Amino acid sequence: MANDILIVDDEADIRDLVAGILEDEGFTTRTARDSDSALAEVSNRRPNLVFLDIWLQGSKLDGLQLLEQIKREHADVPVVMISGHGNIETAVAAIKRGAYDFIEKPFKSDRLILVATRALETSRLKREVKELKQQAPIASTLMGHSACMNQLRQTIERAAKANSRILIVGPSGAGKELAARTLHNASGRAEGPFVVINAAAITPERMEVELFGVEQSNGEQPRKAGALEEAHGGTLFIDEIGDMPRETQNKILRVLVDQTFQRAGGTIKVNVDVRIISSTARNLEEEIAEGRFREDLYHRLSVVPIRVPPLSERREDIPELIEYFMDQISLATGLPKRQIGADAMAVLQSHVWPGNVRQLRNNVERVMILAGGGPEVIITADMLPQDVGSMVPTMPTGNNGEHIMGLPLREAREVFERDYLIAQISRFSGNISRTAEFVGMERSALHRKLKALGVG
Ligand SMILES: Nc1ncnc2c1ncn2[C@@H]1O[C@H](COP(=O)(O)OP(=O)(O)OP(=O)(O)O)[C@@H](O)[C@H]1O
Repeated sequence: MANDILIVDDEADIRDLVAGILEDEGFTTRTARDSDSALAEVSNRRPNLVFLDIWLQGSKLDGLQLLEQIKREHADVPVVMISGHGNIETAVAAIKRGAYDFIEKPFKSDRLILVATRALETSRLKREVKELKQQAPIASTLMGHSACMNQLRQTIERAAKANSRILIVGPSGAGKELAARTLHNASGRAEGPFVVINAAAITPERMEVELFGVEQSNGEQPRKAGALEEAHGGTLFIDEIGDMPRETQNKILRVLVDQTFQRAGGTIKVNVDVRIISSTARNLEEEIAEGRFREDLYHRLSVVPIRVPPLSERREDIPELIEYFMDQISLATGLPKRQIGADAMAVLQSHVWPGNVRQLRNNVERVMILAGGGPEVIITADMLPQDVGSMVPTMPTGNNGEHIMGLPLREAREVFERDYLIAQISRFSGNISRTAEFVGMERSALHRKLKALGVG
């Protein structure tokens, strides 16, 4: 994505010269001759970098005043001052007020390009650090090598290159946001921002302000840049899009049609280049049928639909995920890693995990905190949190809800065998050969047993 540079100078020659040099280097440029037109350009779309003449003659605000105004609204946009010979002191004053650097007229093109490249790089790094801090608790690698995860990774890889809008569906905690980040990182926008907005966590009243920002009463500057503006050149991830109020759905549809929008209370059109990835745990077709979600918006958002399967459809990923979370948690907290015994692993792989990967991670953390000792400790099934163990049929009930202890031995054994084998088969994703190997039976004997028990 080409970086967008605004050049503000009252001298047309300088504007053209700077723009020409930078465009030859592949940057996109815009120019302004005075403070009014510069502020109009900034509010049309936030630039990545501003070159600003210190004098700016014949303008309402001089360079320093304009610098302050830009910094007030967009503290993170780097500004490089263009100073004439002999006003170095003013240039230094500008740096104290937040300018990134200055170049002195007459300048060589090499110096101009170097300053621009460095300013943009610094600003990119600052943004990355900010994003990393925000995502600190979120893992950045999509783990798991089950067939469905391999396929998901392949779909992400292909969809990433295609710049099209993506709708990610899947249950809560399954990894939809992580999939979206992976997609962004694999796309041509990886250098740009990844901005997250959660439609379920924001009140309908705040939604528009968060998405579109707010304009000042003079209509020139955003009082607050919205998520769409912040995501310019990158990706906007709208989590839980199914919870977006109808009113905002209408407005976001307009953004998707012409990539422009108006800030709350605003009059001017803001132009952005943003890829939208949205996600939902809801069934949007049902929401549409109930009249809660716009069908046309659904089709626009879901150019490429991606499904993140629940953890219960990829139980074979569980050992790898556990190992990964142990490493991560150990690194973050200093807690020692532990070994997971075969019985505990069987329980963990058989559990239903309604909260999916997030719940698994929380449980791994809980076990690491509660288990005493060091890395030599082996976690057994009875050391697992109660709610994990209790959903596994270690003490099963009969089909009609009767406890196993209320049955004669032969029936109790049958109930136990059936529940035990169903749990093992589900743990190995229905693979009979692997189940047979684990439970210590011949494949054909297992088949016969299952038939006899009425499991099929
Ligand atoms: N395949 C995976 N590999 C490693 N970590 C994962 C994986 N999937 C999910 N996680 C981790 O699980 C947690 C939940 O994932 P994420 O927030 O992406 O889920 P989500 O589907 O967006 O959830 P919600 O719908 O509740 O917003 C995060 O900490 C994430 O890093």
